[in-house]
Amino acid sequence: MIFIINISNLCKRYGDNVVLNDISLNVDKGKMIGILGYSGCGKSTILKIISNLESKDSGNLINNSINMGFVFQEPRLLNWINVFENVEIVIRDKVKSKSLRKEMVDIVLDKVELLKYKNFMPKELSGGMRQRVSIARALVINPDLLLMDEPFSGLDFRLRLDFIDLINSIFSSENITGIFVTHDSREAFLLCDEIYIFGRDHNFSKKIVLDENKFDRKLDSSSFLKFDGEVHSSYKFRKRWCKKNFLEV
Ligand SMILES: Nc1ncnc2c1ncn2[C@@H]1O[C@H](COP(=O)(O)OP(=O)(O)OP(=O)(O)O)[C@@H](O)[C@H]1O
Repeated sequence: MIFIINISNLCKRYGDNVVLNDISLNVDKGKMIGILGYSGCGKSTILKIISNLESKDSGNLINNSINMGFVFQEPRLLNWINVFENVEIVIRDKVKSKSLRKEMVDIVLDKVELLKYKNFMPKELSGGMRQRVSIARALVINPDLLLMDEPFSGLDFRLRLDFIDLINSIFSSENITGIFVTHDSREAFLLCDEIYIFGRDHNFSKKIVLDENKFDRKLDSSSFLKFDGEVHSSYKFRKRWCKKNFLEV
């Protein structure tokens, strides 16, 4: 299996605050890797180091990705330009042809189901729509690695499920590798192939590999919603995993 990211013995501290202590992580091509942990454990710091926004103190990082897309906790849109322009601006320097840019932006806006809102200004959108624009901004560069830092925070449960469906469908149709950071084990279990869980010693206490054969990426979130009755088999499977591994769901 070809890896996109390989991290070994990574350490990071801010002054006396040890944030990452001897972290090792491998991300194989085509996989969605989850990093699950409590607030402040260092999840975002790992993503920042991978994307060169932050330096490491020691350890090795091999990054074989060509194009990295980043989805942040908050949408970070430019409020003075419309939806189309917010996405187009990401590729303005790289793609000289205006008609090609338009084609590329329309394709990603269609993927995130926002094509008919392309002329709307950010303030005219709901929180969920703004977050979908930020996913389109990450996708428009055709990333081979998508880094997502708690992308669903601030969205209600129903919207989170819609987003999980959306990300799963993008991942099942495209050759992308992903790293998904969250403190919500349900999100991690519904999206990821492998989950690294942070312990209290600033290191991963557990790695869970989910059984691919039982993982149905094309989840139907409405069946997932029938929480107490009949639930989706893949969710049932994952819930068993959560219980076995003493995780809250
Ligand atoms: N630039 C910085 N300078 C000093 N300390 C920092 C800096 N960035 C992060 N930290 C500290 O590093 C620790 C880990 O932060 P990080 O943002 O990686 O956590 P997190 O797991 O992503 O948290 P959350 O889930 O709340 O977003 C925290 O204690 C934080 O205060």
